Amino acid sequence: MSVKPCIALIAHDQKKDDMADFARHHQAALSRFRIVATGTTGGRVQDACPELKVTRLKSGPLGGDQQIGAMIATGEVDMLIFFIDPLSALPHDVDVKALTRLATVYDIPMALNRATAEKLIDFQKD
Ligand SMILES: O=C(CO)COP(=O)(O)O
Repeated sequence: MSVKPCIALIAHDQKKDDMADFARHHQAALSRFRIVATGTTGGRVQDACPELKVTRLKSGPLGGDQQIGAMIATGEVDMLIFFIDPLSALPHDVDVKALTRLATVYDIPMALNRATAEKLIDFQKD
């Protein structure tokens, strides 16, 4: 049995509706991945798409971003979709920066907004 590639899904609070909508629209493409997500985002994706299996890690401010960063460093994440909110101050901003830094270091495809995510997920459709 072939192992599915892994996609990490994260959205800041102001972007969670957008992430739930994105997941609903791209359920078929997402089903080809093993899905991991930060805690609250994962709950929203799971509610939006009950047929998908979503592994929920800790909430972002409690270490979820760092958990996903560690998974990137160990080669367990193949793609990152992270709807960031550039208009709100976050207590865990350093964790967000560390995560996007690691995704860059390990050169994994990373979308930080929906427009880019739509392009990335389109590649998964054929
Ligand atoms: O804060 C986050 C990413 O920085 C997201 O965490 P939640 O999905 O738990 O809200």
